[in-house]
Amino acid sequence: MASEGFFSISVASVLEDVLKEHGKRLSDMDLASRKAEEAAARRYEVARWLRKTVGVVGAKDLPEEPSEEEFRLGLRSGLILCNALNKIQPAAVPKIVASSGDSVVMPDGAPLSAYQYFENVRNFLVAVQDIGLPTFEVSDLEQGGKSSRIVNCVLALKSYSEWRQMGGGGSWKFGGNAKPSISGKAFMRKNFDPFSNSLARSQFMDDRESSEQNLNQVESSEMPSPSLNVLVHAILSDKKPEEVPAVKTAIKGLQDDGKSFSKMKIPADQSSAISEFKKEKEVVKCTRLKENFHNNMKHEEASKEQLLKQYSIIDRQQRDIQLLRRDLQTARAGMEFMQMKYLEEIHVVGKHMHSLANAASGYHKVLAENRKLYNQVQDLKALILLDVSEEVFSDTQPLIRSVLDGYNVCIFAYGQTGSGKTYTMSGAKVVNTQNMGVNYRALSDLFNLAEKRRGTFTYNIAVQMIEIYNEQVRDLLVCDGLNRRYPFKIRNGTQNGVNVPDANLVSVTSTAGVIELMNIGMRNRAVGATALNDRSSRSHSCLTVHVQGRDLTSGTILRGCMNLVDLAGSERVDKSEATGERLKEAQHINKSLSALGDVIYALAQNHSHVPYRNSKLTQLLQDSLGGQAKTLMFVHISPEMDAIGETISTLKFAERVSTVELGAARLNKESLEGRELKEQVGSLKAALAKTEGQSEHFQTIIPTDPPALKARTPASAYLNKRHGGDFLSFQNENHRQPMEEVGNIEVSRVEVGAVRKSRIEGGCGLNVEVVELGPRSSVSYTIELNTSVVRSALRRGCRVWKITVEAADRDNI
Ligand SMILES: Nc1ncnc2c1ncn2[C@@H]1O[C@H](COP(=O)(O)OP(=O)(O)OP(=O)(O)O)[C@@H](O)[C@H]1O
Repeated sequence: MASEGFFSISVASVLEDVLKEHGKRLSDMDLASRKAEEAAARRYEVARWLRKTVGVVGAKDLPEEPSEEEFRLGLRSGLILCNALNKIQPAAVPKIVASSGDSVVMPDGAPLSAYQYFENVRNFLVAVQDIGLPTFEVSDLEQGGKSSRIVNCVLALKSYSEWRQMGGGGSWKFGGNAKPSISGKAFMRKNFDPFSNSLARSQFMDDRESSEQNLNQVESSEMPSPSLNVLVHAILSDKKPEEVPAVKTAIKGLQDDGKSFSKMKIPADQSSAISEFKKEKEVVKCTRLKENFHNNMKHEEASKEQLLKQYSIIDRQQRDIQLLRRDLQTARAGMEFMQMKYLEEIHVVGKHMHSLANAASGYHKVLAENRKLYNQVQDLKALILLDVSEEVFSDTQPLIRSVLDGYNVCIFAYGQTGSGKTYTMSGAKVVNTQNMGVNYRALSDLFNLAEKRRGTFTYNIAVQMIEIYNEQVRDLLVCDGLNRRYPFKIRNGTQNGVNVPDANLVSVTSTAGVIELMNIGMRNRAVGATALNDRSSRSHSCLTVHVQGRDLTSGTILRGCMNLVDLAGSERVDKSEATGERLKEAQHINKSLSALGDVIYALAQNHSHVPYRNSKLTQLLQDSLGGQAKTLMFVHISPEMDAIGETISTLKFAERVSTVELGAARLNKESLEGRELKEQVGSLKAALAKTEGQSEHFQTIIPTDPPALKARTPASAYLNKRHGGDFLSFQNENHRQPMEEVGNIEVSRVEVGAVRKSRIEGGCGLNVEVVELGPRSSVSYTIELNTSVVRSALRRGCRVWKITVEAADRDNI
C-alpha cells in the first residue's frame, strides 16, 4: 500500500510538473468540444473504412457516420470486424459464427446469441493481437463500453491494411518500433505516424483509461508509464525538431527523480500488467480526484470568502440598522420630551398671558384712579398765588397733562404794565432754552406727552390765537394782518369748546409749527410804546390750543383746550402818559381788567349772577373761570417803589382770586355711542327747527365731507331709514319728495369757516344744510335756493345737483 501511495504521488507530481509547463497552452483549449469532435471524426473514419472494406451490404448495420451507440451496436456481433480482418489477411479469423444461410450478413430481426457475439469478437481480438494490433475488451461492445478502444483497434487494422496494400515491404512499424508484421505481440508507438499521433493525443486529452491497452505494449522498463508516454508524446508533438532533445533530457530528469518510474517494473505476464495498469488507473483517478478536490477547495474557499464578505456586509448593515433604530428611539423620546415641554411652556405662557391681561386691566384701573386723584389734587389746590420765578413752569406741567386727558385749562398772566407778563408767557425776544416762555414750554410738553401716548391715543391738535383790542375780538393768525371778519363774536359753551369759531383754527403737529404761528400772532398783536413800556401790549392775547384725543381701544373721544392768556397790564394813565389811541387803549384795558375783578369778586362771593358779559375778556374766559376748567394765574408785580400802589392793588386782586372756589373740573369725554346719538339728536333738532313756518320750502340734509358721501353720517342714515332710504328728508311732510324728483345735491367745495348761515332774500326755495369740515363739523348752515330755479331745473330733468359755495361770496349770500 505504501509503495502504491508513493507511486501515485510521484506520477501525480510528474503530471503536475508537465501540466505546469504546458498547462497554460492546454488549458486554453476547449477540451470537451475537441474531444467530442475528434472522437466522432475517428469513429466516422472507422465506419467508412469498414463499410468500404466489407461492402455496404455487409456493413448495413453500421451507418457511415454512426453515433457512439450505433457504432457499438453495429460492431457488436463481431461479423463486420471479422470479415474486415479476413479481407485484409485472409483466414485470420478461421471461423466466423454467422446466422444460418448467410455467413457474413446477419438475418434481419434475428440477433445472434450472446455466445455467438463472444465467439466472433474473441476470435477477432485474438487475431488482431496476433498481428500486434491494439485490442479492446469484449465488454466495450456492450452498453456503457469504451468505443474509443474499438476505434483504436480498427484504425490500427486499417493502418496495417494500408501497409499490406503498399506491398508490405520491410517490416510494418506501428508505434515506431520495428516489429515483424505478424509475430510481434506488442509494438511501441514511438514514431509519429498519423495514427499514433492521433491516438496519442486523443489518449492524453480524451481518455486516459485507453492507456491500459498501451500499457500492455510497453516493452522496456526504461520507458515511462503509458500515461506519461502519452503526455510526452503530446508535449513533443508541438515541439520543433531541435527542441526535442531538450525536452527528452527534461523527461529523463523527471524519470531519474521520480522513484515511481525507477521502481516501476514491467509486468511479466498479463495479470501483472493488468495489476500495474489498475494501479496506474488508481493513480490517475487519485490525481483527478486530487485536482478536483483542489479545484473544489479553491472554489469552496472563494465561495467561502465571498460568503464571509456577504456575512460581514450583512452584519455591518444589521449593526447600522440597530444604531439607526436606537437613534430613532432617542429622537422619538426627544420629540416626546420636547412636546411635553412645549405643552408645559404653552401652559405657563397662557398663565402669564392671563396674569398680564389682569395686570393690564389693573394698570388701566390704576391709571384711571391716578388721573382721578391727580385731578382732585388740582381741584383742591384751586387758584394759587405764586411768585414769579424761573421755577414757575414746574407747576404748569400737570395742567398740560390734564389737557390731553380731556380737561379745559387756563393759564393767564396778570399784573401791571411792564411787570413781565409777556416775558413770562412768550419769553424773551431772542429765545433760548433758559428764557423760553410758558407757551413754548407748555406746547413742547403737550407734543411730547401726546407722542408718548401714541400707542393708546391719537391726538389732533389745532391752534387759535386771538386778541381783545379795544373790546373787540381779532384773529391774530392772519397772514396779511387784515381781519376781514373782524370783529368776531364769542360763543360760550359750544360743544367743541371753540369760543371764537370764526377765527382761524390751524392744525399743528409739532412745537415748531406752534412757534411759527405764535410768531405770526405776535407780529399781528397790537403793541405800542408807553412811558412805562416801550413795547407795551395794548391788548389781551389768548393762545388757545384745542386737543382732540381718541382712545384707540374704546373709540372714546376726549376734548380739551388750553387757553394761554397774556393780559394787557393795568396802567395808571397819568403814569403811562397815554394820550390819543394809547389813552383809549388804556381805558379799554383798565375797564376789562376791572370787569375781570368784578367777576372774580362775584365768584368769590358766590353771587348768583356773575357779570361775565361786561367785557370781552371775561366773556372769553368764562369757561375757564366758571368752574369747569383748571385755572392757573401768574401774578406779576413791579419791584419799583413808585409802583407800590399798583403792587398793593394787584396783590389784593390776587388775594380775592385765591378765595374763589371753583368746582370740580369737568371731563369732556364722549363715548362712541354717545357721539353718534348726539349727532342724531343734533340732526333731528335741526330738522325739526326747519319745519317751522316753511311750508313752501323743502329741505335736504347734505353730507358735505366727501368721505361722508360714501358713508352717510348717522344722522342722515337715521333720516333715510325713517323715510324709506331713497328719500331725502324734507322737514315739511306735505312737501316730502322722493329722491328721483329732487336728485342728489353735492356741495363740491366748502371751506372751513367760509359759510355762514344765510338766507336768500325773497326766496321760497330749497334749504340746503351745509356742514362745515374740521373740528366745527357740528356747526351747520342753511342755504335757501329759489324754488322757481329748482323747479325749472327739475323740469329740465336735472337729478344731480352741484352747488359751489365760494368763500369770497360768503358775505353776499
Ligand atoms: N424776568 C425778566 N427778566 C428779564 N427781563 C424781563 C423780565 N420780565 C420782564 N422783563 C423785561 O421787562 C420789559 C417789560 O416786560 P413785559 O413786556 O413782559 O411786561 P408786560 O407786563 O407784558 O407789560 P405790558 O403789560 O405793558 O405789556 C421787557 O423789556 C422785558 O424784556
